[in-house]
Amino acid sequence: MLTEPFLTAKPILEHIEKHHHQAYFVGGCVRDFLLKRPIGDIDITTSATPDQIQKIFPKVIPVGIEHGTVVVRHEHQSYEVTTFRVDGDYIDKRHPDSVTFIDNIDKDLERRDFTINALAMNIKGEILDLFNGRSDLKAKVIRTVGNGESRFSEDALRIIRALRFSSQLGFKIEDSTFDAMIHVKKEIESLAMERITNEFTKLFSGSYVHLGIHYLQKLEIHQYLPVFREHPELMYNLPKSLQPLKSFGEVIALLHILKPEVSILSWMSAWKCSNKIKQEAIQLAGAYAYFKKNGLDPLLAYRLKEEYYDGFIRLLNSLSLYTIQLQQLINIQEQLPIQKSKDLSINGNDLMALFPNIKGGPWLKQMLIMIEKEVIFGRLQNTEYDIKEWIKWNPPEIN
Ligand SMILES: Nc1ccn([C@@H]2O[C@H](COP(=O)(O)OP(=O)(O)OP(=O)(O)O)[C@@H](O)[C@H]2O)c(=O)n1
Ligand SMILES: [Mg+2]
Repeated sequence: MLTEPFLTAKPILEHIEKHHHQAYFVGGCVRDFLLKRPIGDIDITTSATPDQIQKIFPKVIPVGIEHGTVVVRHEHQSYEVTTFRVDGDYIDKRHPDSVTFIDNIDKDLERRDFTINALAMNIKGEILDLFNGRSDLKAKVIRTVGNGESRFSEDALRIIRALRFSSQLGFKIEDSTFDAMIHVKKEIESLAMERITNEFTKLFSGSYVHLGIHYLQKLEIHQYLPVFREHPELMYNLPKSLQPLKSFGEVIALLHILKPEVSILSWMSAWKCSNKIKQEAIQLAGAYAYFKKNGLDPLLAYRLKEEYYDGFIRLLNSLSLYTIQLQQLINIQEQLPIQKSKDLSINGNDLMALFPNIKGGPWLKQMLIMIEKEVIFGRLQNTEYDIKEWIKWNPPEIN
């Protein structure tokens, strides 16, 4: 019997079958379903070619049509539908050189990375398990489908995927699989950095991050990764109290705190991170520096964006220096007299009007920051009158 979210996706399989093609749920969604873990994306594998899928569904996005993948939109959700295929040589180790579509699912499952990911489920909820994926799920083992060296040579990212699955699932990596990872690890160098960053994000966020890190250290791949290449100790001296870090911004903030010589910007460019990750890392590292000097105070709660509160706590706990609770931060934040600088009862124009003889300049901003700070600490009431009085005694230092 199917349950959600497979039920919502079921009509897609039905529709494909109605047109006399085979279709299955496949990969991570089946694995996670059997593990009773939250299910992420639902992937579908089919004997229908991308052309045929495009003909039978009204809304299809040809995202990776050359690899046989299209996205079918259904009930406002996206489903990756990939044609059964075997891969040719991965010439540049990033993209399969050639892809051959086939109409037999067995060979499609055989090309996949790990036994636990080579599981398929049909419309009736029956599991197709050709490589003992279920027994490996039970034994909590990550094992390649067939020859490890071949699987990892086809796509070296799978080496890092093995680490991240061990971190997410708490599974050990089977010995000959790990040996194969060691043999092929040099190929990591030729991978697109974005793909590595993506897997590392998941590696650091897994519930069993210590297991993932244990394998990462044992594998010794620092020389194939930017920044770690120059600073291997960063990889081998990660704090014992490391917690699962839910975003890569937290990871970079941590690494930067551990090794301030490497700037956040260097991490960002070497690891090809988005601007969002950059902003987050900068905020978190800034908040940490402030916290170390001043402790938990209203200005910290004010300056740190609320969306980063959780990450900040995880970062502090990972550094094991302090244990503060999220609630403490929230309590302070709720008591703040203002939430943002726009809430101040005075603005730059008001200041200019108070000092008509002084030209605009950096003093305006400095003054506003000082006023803001006084208000945040409750030393100054946020009323126009009080602020103007305060200014009289603290005029801008301009000669
Ligand atoms: N380098 C890769 C990437 C993916 N796959 C196959 O494609 C499936 C889907 O890939 P992906 O969504 O990247 O991984 P999931 O296993 O689904 O994990 P997640 O839960 O993170 O999506 C995998 O299960 C696996 O069967 C593979 O064989 N080799
Ligand atoms: Mg997936």
